[in-house]
Amino acid sequence: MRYDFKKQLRSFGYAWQGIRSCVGKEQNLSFHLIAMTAVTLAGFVLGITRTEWTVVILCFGVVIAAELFNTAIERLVDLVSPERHPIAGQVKDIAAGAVLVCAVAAAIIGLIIFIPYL
Ligand SMILES: Nc1ncnc2c1ncn2[C@@H]1O[C@H](COP(=O)(O)OP(=O)(O)OP(=O)(O)O)[C@@H](O)[C@H]1O
Repeated sequence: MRYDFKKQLRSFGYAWQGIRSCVGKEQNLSFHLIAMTAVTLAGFVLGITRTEWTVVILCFGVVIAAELFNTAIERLVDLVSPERHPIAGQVKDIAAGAVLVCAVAAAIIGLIIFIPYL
């Protein structure tokens, strides 16, 4: 198969559209973005190391990706099961649980990195 650069660019465009369709509409995503802005500012003010930035950025990526997966699952559930169903509810709750696990882990890592500076 030949590598199609234009198709690749289009795929990035669709991915970007997917992200934009969530920003400002998902309350949890907005919360994470605000928290990340605060952590980034704190990182600059406190002068965390390059290795610490690497870990912080990895945490940002994991939490945002988890939130996007969760939103995609929520929307898919709403599409296939607009009526209430216990399994539909469980699917949403499990996906939300996965985000919570990532967010709590990121928060603990943040405390481990930032507390020594304070
Ligand atoms: N189709 C469904 N069947 C059963 N339970 C559901 C369903 N959709 C949502 N739930 C339950 O409600 C919780 C909140 O879901 P969600 O955030 O999608 O809001 P909602 O109840 O669908 O209402 P809204 O979309 O108006 O906020 C889910 O975590 C789940 O426990």
